[in-house]
Amino acid sequence: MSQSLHFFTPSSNISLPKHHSSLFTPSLTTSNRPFAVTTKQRFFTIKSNASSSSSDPKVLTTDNGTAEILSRVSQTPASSTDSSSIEVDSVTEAELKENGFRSTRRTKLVCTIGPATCGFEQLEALAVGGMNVARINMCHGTREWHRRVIERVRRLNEEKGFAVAIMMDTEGSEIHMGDLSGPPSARAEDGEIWTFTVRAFDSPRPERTITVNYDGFAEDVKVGDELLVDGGMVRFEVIEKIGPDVKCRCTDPGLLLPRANLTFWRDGSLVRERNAMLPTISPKDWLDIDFGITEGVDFIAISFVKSAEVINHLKSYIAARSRDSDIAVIAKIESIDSLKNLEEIILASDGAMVARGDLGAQIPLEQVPSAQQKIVQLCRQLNKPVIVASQLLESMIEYPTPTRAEVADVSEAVRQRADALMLSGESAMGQFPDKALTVLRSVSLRIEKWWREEKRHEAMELPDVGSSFAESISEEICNSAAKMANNLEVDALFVYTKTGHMASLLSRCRPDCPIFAFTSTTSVRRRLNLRWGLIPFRLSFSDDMESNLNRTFSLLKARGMIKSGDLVIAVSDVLQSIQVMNVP
Ligand SMILES: Nc1ncnc2c1ncn2[C@@H]1O[C@H](COP(=O)(O)OP(=O)(O)O)[C@@H](O)[C@H]1O
Ligand SMILES: C=C(OP(=O)(O)O)C(=O)O
Ligand SMILES: [K+]
Ligand SMILES: [Mg+2]
Repeated sequence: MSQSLHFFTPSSNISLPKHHSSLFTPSLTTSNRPFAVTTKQRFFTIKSNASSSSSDPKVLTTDNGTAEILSRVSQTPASSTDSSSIEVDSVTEAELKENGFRSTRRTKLVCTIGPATCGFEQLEALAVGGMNVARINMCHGTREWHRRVIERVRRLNEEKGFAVAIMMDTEGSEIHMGDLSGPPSARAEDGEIWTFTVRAFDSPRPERTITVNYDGFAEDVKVGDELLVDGGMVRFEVIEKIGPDVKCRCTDPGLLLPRANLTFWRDGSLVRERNAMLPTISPKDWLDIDFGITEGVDFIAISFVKSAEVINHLKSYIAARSRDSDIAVIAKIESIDSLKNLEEIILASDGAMVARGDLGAQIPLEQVPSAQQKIVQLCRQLNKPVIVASQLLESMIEYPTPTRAEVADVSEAVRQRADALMLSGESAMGQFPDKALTVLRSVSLRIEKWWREEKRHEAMELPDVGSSFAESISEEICNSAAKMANNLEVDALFVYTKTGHMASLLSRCRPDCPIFAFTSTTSVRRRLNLRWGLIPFRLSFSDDMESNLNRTFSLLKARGMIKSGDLVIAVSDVLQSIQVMNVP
């Protein structure tokens, strides 16, 4: 049984919604022969027998010496991928099979990769643990190191059937300390005198000397200024300036970590002066961005965004250089200026990050929670994905169990329906990266379930974000479909989407059921990884929704991911339609 609503665009013949009770016929079309799994174990691609001639398995040897059979699909770019196959990441598939639709996690997880997690097996453990996006922070590590991490993530995806996206995060022009020559960290004690200097050292530097990356530093600070390391984890008072050297007395002791951020305060206010004149994207950042474009990363996160202008500039730069111009630009909200120009920045970007680490160094800490809530809400209204980042599970850098307060913080971000949560030091250099990821995963699942059980749908006003009539129709379709899905308690929403836009509109509604997003390109699929509640599949589909649905049902049933009788609502940006049906 199926019922469908169609909305025809563009301008001509806007007709009232029609009911087609027979659009969907449960019988399989001739193209849907019985299916055979042509790949082994972890790589989950299914093809119909009809096309088996083009899918001779290829044997590859992996790191640990086990032979895995990969279909040619995994070796070829999306455009030439066999049209009769469907791809979904192996973790989601296992989760769906084991626990059904309701149990899938809606909140996405981003892990910063660092020395603790850069090996192939460590990356695999994170992928198995639910990492949706791997972040590399260009503040740290060498070009070669970044390249190797990207290569390993790509290899994991190909060989093991994951769909982990890659986010590159720029260093930005902020002032920070240099590397500590030798030790991984240094402790500053109360009353000690330390020298902050813009001099470069060839030979070992004198004791208690810290290099600073910003040439204007010694000129800009004044005697009496307060110097905050990492937003106040350690504090100093400037007592004397001698040429390039700034002598400071430690007033709040603590651990100095390499490349820690520095801010200075005068009479209780953040000094921004020349620092504020530095470009958001530094010359080094542009080189990193070129590297990211060449490597085909999925997201570029821009540190210390001040206005929409820089985002627009970067987006046209990417569009001119990248083949499909499909790298999403994420604005990091971590400065006073970014809060001032919040709406224009979010509108210009493809997503935002609540970068609480630096944000908490620029505004009073007690203002961070309300800023977070505001950013998360605004992103949802404007249909941009949002990541809540920094110190979610900070104590797990050292300890295997989080504090109760950290669990409450994670819960709050999940309750706010942020698209994604991010681990920084916990996964980059902590002692328990997998455990930290497990905490994010289990807290997300529990809070999401609790929220659904309590039926606490907060009625968020979702403004029209489209600029054309056709886009408004898509929005209305998605809003209605999501509402119907909640009211009818359907098992899943299906969306067929070329650019991912229609899928994002469904995600924006934060419906009770999971959203299966079918898209024909691998890069769109990877980018949808950051969106709340979306399960992205790669599938070639046609303009004929009836055959798309038939084929999807067959493919998913053959994999045990849906079963006869499941109630599904399907929408598509091909036909601008809503269909309600039971899986035949
Ligand atoms: N590529 C890397 N190489 C070495 N250490 C790293 C790397 N990435 C992250 N780290 C470590 O993890 C910590 C937390 O990461 P992150 O929050 O991304 O950076 P930051 O502390 O500079 O804002 C860093 O301070 C650094 O010690
Ligand atoms: C995520 C952040 O940025 P970074 O780790 O690059 O400083 C932050 O400041 O919270
Ligand atoms: K950064
Ligand atoms: Mg930051």
